[in-house]
Amino acid sequence: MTSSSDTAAPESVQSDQDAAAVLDRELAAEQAHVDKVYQRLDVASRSARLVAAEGRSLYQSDRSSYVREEDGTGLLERDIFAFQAAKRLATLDAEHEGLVFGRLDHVDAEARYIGRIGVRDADYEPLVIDWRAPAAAAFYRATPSNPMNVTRRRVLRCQGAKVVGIEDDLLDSEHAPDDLVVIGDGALLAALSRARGHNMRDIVATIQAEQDEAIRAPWQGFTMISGGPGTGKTVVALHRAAYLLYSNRRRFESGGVLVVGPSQVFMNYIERVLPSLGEESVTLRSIGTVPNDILEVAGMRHDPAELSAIKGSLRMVRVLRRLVTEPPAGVPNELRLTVDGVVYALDGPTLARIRTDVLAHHKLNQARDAAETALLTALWRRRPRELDLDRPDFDDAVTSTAAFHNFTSAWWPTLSAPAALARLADRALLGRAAGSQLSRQEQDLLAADYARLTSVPPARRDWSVADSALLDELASLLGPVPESNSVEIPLFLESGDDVPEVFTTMERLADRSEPDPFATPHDTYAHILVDEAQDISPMQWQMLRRRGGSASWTIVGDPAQSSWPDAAEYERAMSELVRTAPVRRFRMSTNYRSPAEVFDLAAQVVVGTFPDADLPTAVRSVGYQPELLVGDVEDTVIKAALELLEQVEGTVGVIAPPSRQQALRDALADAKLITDDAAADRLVLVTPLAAKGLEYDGAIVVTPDDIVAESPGGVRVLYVALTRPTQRLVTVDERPDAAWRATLD
Ligand SMILES: Nc1ncnc2c1ncn2[C@@H]1O[C@H](COP(=O)(O)OP(=O)(O)OP(=O)(O)O)[C@@H](O)[C@H]1O
Repeated sequence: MTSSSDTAAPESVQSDQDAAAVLDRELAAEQAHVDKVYQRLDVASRSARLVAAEGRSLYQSDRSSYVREEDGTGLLERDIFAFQAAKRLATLDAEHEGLVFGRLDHVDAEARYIGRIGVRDADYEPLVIDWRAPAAAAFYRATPSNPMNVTRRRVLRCQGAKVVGIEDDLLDSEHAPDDLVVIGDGALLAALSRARGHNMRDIVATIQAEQDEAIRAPWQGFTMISGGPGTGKTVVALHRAAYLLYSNRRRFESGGVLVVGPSQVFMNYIERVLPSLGEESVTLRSIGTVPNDILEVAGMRHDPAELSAIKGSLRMVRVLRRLVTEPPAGVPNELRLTVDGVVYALDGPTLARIRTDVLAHHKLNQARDAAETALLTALWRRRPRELDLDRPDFDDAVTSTAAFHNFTSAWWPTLSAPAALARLADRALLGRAAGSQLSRQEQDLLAADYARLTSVPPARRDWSVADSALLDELASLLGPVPESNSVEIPLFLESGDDVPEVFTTMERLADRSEPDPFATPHDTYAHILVDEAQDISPMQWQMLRRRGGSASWTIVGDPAQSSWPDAAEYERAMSELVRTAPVRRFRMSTNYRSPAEVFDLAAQVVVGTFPDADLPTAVRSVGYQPELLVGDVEDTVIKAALELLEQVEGTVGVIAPPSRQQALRDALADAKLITDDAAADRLVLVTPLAAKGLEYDGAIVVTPDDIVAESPGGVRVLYVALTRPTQRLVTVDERPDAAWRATLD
């Protein structure tokens, strides 16, 4: 769709009074159609309930109180269509704007309505076409130069079931009937100028042509969506998820679609978009919580730059592989037991060899049986010639001794991923696991970090976002902890002397759960959609890859907004992931978020350091420039915040470097600008990393030089901060000669 400035002029110009009357008439006509749609849905859902009540038991799904598809089989085929629509309507939140949002008038005078879901009347004629259907494509793609048989595109603004506004684009004046009415200044600009709240909105009524192409791209292989800040990459990706479910429901609903974003705050921000499009079956995860399908820990906190770089590097794979082969601290280094009066012993080097052999073929948590068998074989080789037992009887005799049982429990304990990672607090052990992979300084940093982390009990350990990818790697190396065998690193009880039998072999085996060696512990998905992909570390890509072995992918990012010092690492990680799969690329070129005045300033900052940054065009001018304030930081921020809250209708974001957070939090709380109920506050205080992907009507960017200095991505992270406002930008410096200002004209 184009903004009204791109469209041909309306045929007739009316007086203000006439225009008001015409608008009323058009609103009434559209209302009549919308009423018809809701009536039809009402009838369909009532008849569906009746059929279900008559014959079948009613299945209440987790998500809605509507009957399941299969319960609708008694309906006539044409009713099923409407019934499905009614069922999907139930997932649409009442808060979301209308079910019907568009209308196309064609050259042959046919009118088609476009909506969030498709609805047919009792004669199977379409009352509303699903926005994702091929027949709706012209709604997004037609332009005055290529009108695609459409004379007028109309966007309906509804509140619930009530039509409250109309915006038209005249696309083909030559073929339009003389009496065709054209109303409004264009839906896109109206949508962009509206105040922002705490949640992202869908853009289904105003998707633009280049966005539509990315949304409807084929599902196979890799779809790469790039573009500068505010170009709609996130919102396009979410609409794409809805499109894939619509166009290939069987594949993607059963296979699963995973959407991954940078932080939990971001996931909360976008979580309403898919339900507003009638889709609820997509899994949303922040990158730190991806391993939640197998681990209970969730990484929320960001490590300092240097640590994230180490933890995110693929060198950690080797370190972790060696770590899991290191015997746990305190394991016995000799097995000694007596069978039939004969003493058997395995020494330290033999035990170490057995451990290495077993781990070469098995995951630690699934190798207890293999380890026992290897021990039995080694003991069997030491039997005296005159022993009068065959192998099964010998094994039974050995495994029935308490010495053997106690030894194997202590020597081969199961190990959870968090317990394994915590072992890196041991500097000497870390040194052995790291070998030449990490420098001494890197080893010191890591060991100190894990020593601090493990100084609190396991349940209170505050794992970082980067740790969660390491934990995931470890979980995959170790295998799932068998449930009935989950005691970790027990104290060593005894080594050597035989004691009276306390366990029989049968009792022991009965106590052992058998993990399925072929089961994949991770959830897997048919499609994985990754947002802010420029920030995904190589270790995190490994973690995602495990969940998408045979998935297709949509990858969304902008290298100019990277948090990493080395943007090339993103490209390398990408080519490693993609390998030979088909790739299609889409570039979004228009910045819908930032006013032109704000983006002009942000662009000067980024190109000063990164001349190749992909700069979009900002479409909207607000008529006022960003304010660059100088003064005492807290006082100036409070003053600016009070003013902004007056000036804008929606949210205000204070984006400050980590070192300024505490002082600002206290000052803003004293001024009652932030409270304990953050969801109710219009103002939020965030770090630049936490602001990734979010937007505010007004933004105050605090001490930009500190933002650059404190972030591994430097100027690129400042660029992220400067491109968050939809209306007004204010910056606050302590001194007028702040270094970042030197890059401005
Ligand atoms: N076609 C559209 N119609 C209306 N609003 C749009 C459209 N495209 C994008 N927007 C709005 O522009 C803003 C920016 O979109 P989005 O957050 O998806 O951009 P982004 O490219 O992911 O940005 P960033 O890279 O900075 O995170 C959002 O408010 C979004 O709703």
